[in-house]
Amino acid sequence: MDLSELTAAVRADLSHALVALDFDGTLAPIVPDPADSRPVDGTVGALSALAGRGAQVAIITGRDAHTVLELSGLAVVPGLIVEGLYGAESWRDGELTSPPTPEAIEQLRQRLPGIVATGDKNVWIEDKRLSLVVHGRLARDPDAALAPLRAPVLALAAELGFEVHDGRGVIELRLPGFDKAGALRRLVDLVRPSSVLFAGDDVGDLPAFAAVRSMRSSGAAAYGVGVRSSEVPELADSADVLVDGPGGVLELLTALVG
Ligand SMILES: O=P(O)(O)OC[C@H]1O[C@H](O[C@H]2O[C@H](CO)[C@@H](O)[C@H](O)[C@H]2O)[C@H](O)[C@@H](O)[C@@H]1O
Repeated sequence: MDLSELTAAVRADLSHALVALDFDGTLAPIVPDPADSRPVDGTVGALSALAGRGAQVAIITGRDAHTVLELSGLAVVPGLIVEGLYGAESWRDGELTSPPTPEAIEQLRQRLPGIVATGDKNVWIEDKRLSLVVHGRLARDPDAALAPLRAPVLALAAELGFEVHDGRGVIELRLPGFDKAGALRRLVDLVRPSSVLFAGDDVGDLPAFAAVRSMRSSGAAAYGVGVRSSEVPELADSADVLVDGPGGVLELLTALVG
């Protein structure tokens, strides 16, 4: 399948399409400080136009929903749904549905800095309220800076009941039992779309690409768009088409509106 075939397939019944998109690396370029993430210019307009044509637009992100809305300005997109923290929370029509705060998060907040402090000073912790992320992108070699932390992080996470997942220059300590496949499937159950387009760039998006493949093998019109990156080469085998950067995603979104 190439990009024009995929575009035509979704455009064929755009008013019943589900367009579900990752945020960092997909709508917003990867930057050293997550607080600086912004979608490329034109993204809010393109997604609003898609929603105006009847498509259901959704963001499925590892960020918490409020942070992604603040950074992106996407709350103005009509009918937008945000699945935050890998689907642990959901935002719609200004209402956030969120799981209870895990009791162990306070212990994690107290003990994780002790592990991180033993390594590179450029490694730091992002607090996402219900989960924490160890960031290595500011280090000269992010993978090398994170490598010695992996075993103690895994041990602490196992003790406190969190899951550990790698990401682009990060180690995530997540609430257990959530991933982007589950989030995408819940959206499909809710929206009952005639076609599904999912776009992502990171290791955490791979379960959603697998869900897309599984939906298609069951006969659904489901398509995966990967954002090419040397950091996640396995994306090439998971997505139906690859595009270059958030700019490439925006071109696709613009082409969908026509
Ligand atoms: O599912 P996403 O919307 O892609 O969120 C996944 C993680 O994204 C953020 O980290 C990534 O983007 C940062 C800003 O560009 C970058 O500095 C970092 O190296 C990337 O891994 C975010 O900070 C995490 O909390 C998200 O889980």
